[in-house]
Amino acid sequence: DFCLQEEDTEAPGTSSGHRLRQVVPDRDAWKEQCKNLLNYIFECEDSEPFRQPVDPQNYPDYHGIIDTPMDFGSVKKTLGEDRYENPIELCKDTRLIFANAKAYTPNKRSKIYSMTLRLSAFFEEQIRTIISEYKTAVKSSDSHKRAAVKTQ
Ligand SMILES: O=C(NCC(F)(F)F)N1CCN(C(=O)c2ccc(Cl)o2)CC1
Repeated sequence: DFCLQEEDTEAPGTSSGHRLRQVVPDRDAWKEQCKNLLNYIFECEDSEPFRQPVDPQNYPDYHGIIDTPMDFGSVKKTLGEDRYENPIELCKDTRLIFANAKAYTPNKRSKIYSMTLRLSAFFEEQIRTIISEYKTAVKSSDSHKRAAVKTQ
């Protein structure tokens, strides 16, 4: 026969301890999102000169001009080895790829440099959402932590 159990009359998650799983933003989602973005960039022809480090044999003056070389292969490897804590760090390294090309190029109409302009426009469009969602998730998980502490 139908009868109200005592916990049915209370708010969910009060007596039996379980709470309905609320949708909380996932603070680790950025990793897969950045992996996918990097894979897409690797498919772009514009990334060809930036998929692996510059060989000093081909550009002997490169490492005299550029203090911190960076390339998408290194970014991908760092991500895969869990050496980025967040997407902001990955964004910093990627922007270094573009800044290095701008610093090294003999002029702003060089073919290689012009490739970074399209690539960086696309990257900035995509990373904006990834970083924004990450920051929201961190805020949300912090508030969940604060709430959890209060109930103890
Ligand atoms: O040698 C490489 N990449 C290594 C690869 F060849 F294996 F891909 N680069 C050539 C020099 N680079 C420039 O940013 C640039 C701007 C203007 C001119 Cl010119 O060069 C970086 C890319």
